[in-house]
Amino acid sequence: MKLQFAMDTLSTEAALDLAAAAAPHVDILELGTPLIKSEGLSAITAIKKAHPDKIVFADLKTMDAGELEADIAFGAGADLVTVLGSAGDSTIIGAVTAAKKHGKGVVVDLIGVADKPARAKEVIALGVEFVEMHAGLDEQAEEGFTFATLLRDGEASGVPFSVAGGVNASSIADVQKAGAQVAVAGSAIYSASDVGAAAAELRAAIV
Ligand SMILES: O=C([C@H](O)CO)[C@H](O)[C@H](O)COP(=O)(O)O
Repeated sequence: MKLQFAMDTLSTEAALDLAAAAAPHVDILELGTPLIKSEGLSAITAIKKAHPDKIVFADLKTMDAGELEADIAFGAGADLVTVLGSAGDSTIIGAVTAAKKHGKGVVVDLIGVADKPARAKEVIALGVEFVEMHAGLDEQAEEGFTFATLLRDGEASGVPFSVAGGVNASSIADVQKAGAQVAVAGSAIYSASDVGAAAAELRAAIV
């Protein structure tokens, strides 16, 4: 299972610092949606330039203009981009078209999708690399949120998936047991006093 570090910070400078500390322990460096909205595509270029050996993941959360948005992010240096699972199939197909042109990939983020396993099967058939079983920061704060649902949905989907939404050192082993290809951790790493040590702890929990 790969480890993805979601950098939900607002400046390229802060992201470069976080990435430098965590990079030795992670496989995928994710530019969070707030970072891309704050800094634009130049943040993607800066992270790829600093870490050409890492998979750079641009969390665009595209909802429309799939081909155009994916094309400009791949052009800026992204290896993977996200499109929302609630977007229309034509948007997802557009992003996959851009990915093929650049030799890169698309991940479908199932945030807010009610029946995640069913939509996961549909979008994998459209040519995306994997789906993200995702509970966003707002959903995690809602009363009654349970992380276990994401793992159940991943297992039920029968397709390649990642898990995002509060992954930490205590839960990452369960993510692996559920069969995820990728565990995504944001605040468990970037909120730690020692970012490198937090990333190393997550890496050590993966067997
Ligand atoms: O994708 C995310 C969210 O929508 C804000 O951009 C987070 O990066 C994702 O949820 C992982 O972060 P944590 O939940 O803090 O691990």
